[in-house]
Amino acid sequence: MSPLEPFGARLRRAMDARGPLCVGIDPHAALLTGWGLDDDVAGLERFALTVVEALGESTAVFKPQSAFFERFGSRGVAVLERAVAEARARGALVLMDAKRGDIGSTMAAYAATYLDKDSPLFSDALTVSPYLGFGSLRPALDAAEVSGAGVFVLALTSNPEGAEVQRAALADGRSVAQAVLDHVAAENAGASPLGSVGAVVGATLGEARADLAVNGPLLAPGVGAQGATAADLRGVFGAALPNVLPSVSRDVLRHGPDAGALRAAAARHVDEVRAVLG
Ligand SMILES: O=C(O)c1cc(=O)[nH]c(=O)n1[C@@H]1O[C@H](COP(=O)(O)O)[C@@H](O)[C@H]1O
Repeated sequence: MSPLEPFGARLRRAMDARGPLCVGIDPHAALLTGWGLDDDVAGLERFALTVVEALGESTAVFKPQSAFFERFGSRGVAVLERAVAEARARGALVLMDAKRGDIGSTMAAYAATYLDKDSPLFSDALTVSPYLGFGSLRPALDAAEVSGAGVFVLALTSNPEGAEVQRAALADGRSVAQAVLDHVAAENAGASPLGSVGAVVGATLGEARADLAVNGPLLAPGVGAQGATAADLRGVFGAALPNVLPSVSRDVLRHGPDAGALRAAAARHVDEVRAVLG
């Protein structure tokens, strides 16, 4: 299959056309129950497809959280495959949130799973963890480039426990997270309009205390259920704001199953982010 246009270009266009928002598809048991669904594979399928059908033509990016599908075993993964295909068929980009990271030779198998265009779980982008060393991600970075896909590298995560590792100082004085961000920037050098290697930086951080000029997208989870608001984005991202893709899961999903209510919730988030971008 022929490669896609580079992910960074596709993402920039999607954010311009549909608004800077990633909607997470996180089928928590409590959300299934709240929607009047059973916490089983049929409920999972109804939930995921309802989100995709309601928002697939208006949302730039969906981020299915793989664990919520994997918990139902192979039938859950089959639902995930279907949700990915339905989302992509509606013109949305799919960022698979699987946070993969392993030694390079195993990373190649993860790359074959998510970033090879012939794989049933092929996604436009994948979240990866660099904490086995940034170089261990090379097979994913290479596979993404071949396919026209993207990779989002965890840098400064939204959870308070992340700082213990990510703020640790290296011998050269940089934080571990800054070293990750510098690697991301090197991958994106010269790319236009936007590199295809993103970084994950939580919207909950207050301030980033890091150089975020990575010439790639900055996924910002933490808006909504984790307490951050669109108004917090300026303080965290500053001059990097135009490259920020805020990600919201529960604070959109809790408005379902009504399609209109889901659309209104997502549109509210887009409006709030656009107001911050000015
Ligand atoms: O990579 C992620 O998506 C991610 C990184 C991070 O630092 N924090 C974070 O919350 N996430 C994910 O973003 C989603 C947040 O969900 P809500 O808090 O419901 O919006 C979950 O799927 C998390 O796994």
